[in-house]
This record gives sequence, C-alpha cells and structure tokens, in this order.
Amino acid sequence: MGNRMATHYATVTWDQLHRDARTLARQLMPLMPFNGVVAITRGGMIPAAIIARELGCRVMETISVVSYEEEEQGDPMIIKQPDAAGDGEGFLVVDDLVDSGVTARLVRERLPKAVFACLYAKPKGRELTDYFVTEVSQDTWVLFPWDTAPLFVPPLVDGGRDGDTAA
Ligand SMILES: O=P(O)(O)OC[C@H]1O[C@H](OP(=O)(O)OP(=O)(O)O)[C@H](O)[C@@H]1O
Ligand SMILES: Nc1nc2[nH]cnc2c(=O)[nH]1
Ligand SMILES: [Mg+2]
Repeated sequence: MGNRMATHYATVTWDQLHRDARTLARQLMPLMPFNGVVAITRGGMIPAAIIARELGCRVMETISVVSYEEEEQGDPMIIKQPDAAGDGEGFLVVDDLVDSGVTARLVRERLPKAVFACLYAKPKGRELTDYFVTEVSQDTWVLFPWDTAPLFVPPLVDGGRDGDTAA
C-alpha cells in the first residue's frame, strides 16, 4: 500500500485462512495437474502448503521478494530465486495477498508461464492475480494470524473499540 494509508484492519483467523485456502484450492482443481507450487515467502508459505496438500502436490519451491518494512513499501528485490520452477511452466505461484501488485508483477516477470493465485486481493493488484478468494478495499490492512495474538479488549462502554478500526 506504500505509505500508511490503511484506515481499517481486517483480522484473519487461522480457521478463516484455512477455509479460504481450501476455497482457492477448489478453484484451482480444474487446472490440475501442477508440476509444483512456488510460495512467495514469507506470507505465501502457509497458504501454499495448504493448497499443495489439497491438490496432492509434493514439489514445492520458493521465491523470496522483499519490499515492505512494517507498512512502508520500498523497491522490490528478489533475494532468493525459484530455480526449480524454470520459467514457471506447469507451476502454481501462491501468495497471501496482492496489494499494490508490485510483488506479483516482479514474480510474474520471473515466472511468466506460471499460474498465479492468492487468498486476498486489493483493487490495485487484482489484475495481477489469475485467482483469488476475497477482495478487500485498498484502505484495509489485512492482519494475518501469524501477525497477531488474542488480547484483552476493554468493553465499548469503558472506552474500548472494536479491533477492526485503526486508532
Ligand atoms: O502487492 P504488494 O503491494 O507487493 O504487497 C503484497 C505483498 O506484501 C506482503 O509481503 P511482504 O513484502 O510484507 O513480505 P512477507 O510476505 O515476508 O511478510 C504480502 O505477503 C505480499 O507478498
Ligand atoms: N500483512 C499485510 N501485509 C501486506 N503487504 C501489503 N499489503 C498488506 C496487508 O494488507 N497486510
Ligand atoms: Mg509477502
């Protein structure tokens, strides 16, 4: 998203993530078989593992792209190449979400023949993914289960606020 424009937070639980990954796997079934799954680290790794399990796919590769520090976006850089995936032919690339599309664009340049799928898509990046499950607004920051922990929240009457609203 670039520059701290998130005005909402959407918290995704482990259960929801698992359901969404299975929904995505179901969408991908007609494209079977895949030679392998490429996870975009780190956020794509857990969705990719769930999808690979559903599709019976045991070959997994990774591509590591670095572009965000906290919620700030810089220039994207591939710091680990997906050597086993060649030009992507027969491979499925999985990420947790597309936001600006910067990561997806770079990965697609590197793996032009791969199918690209992610769980969530924001409008700016939506065109860069072949498959996704749920669209979220551009001003929403998705909080994944590995980024969060259950915490006490004061009741609204005592000045508490729901967890989906930015301070
Ligand atoms: O469409 P974009 O604007 O490029 O944003 C989407 C990317 O940002 C996040 O990864 P991040 O770079 O934060 O690294 P991580 O997966 O290691 O957490 C997310 O997992 C996507 O890969
Ligand atoms: N966790 C998380 N990482 C991101 N990277 C780019 N957009 C997002 C987002 O909404 N949530
Ligand atoms: Mg990522």
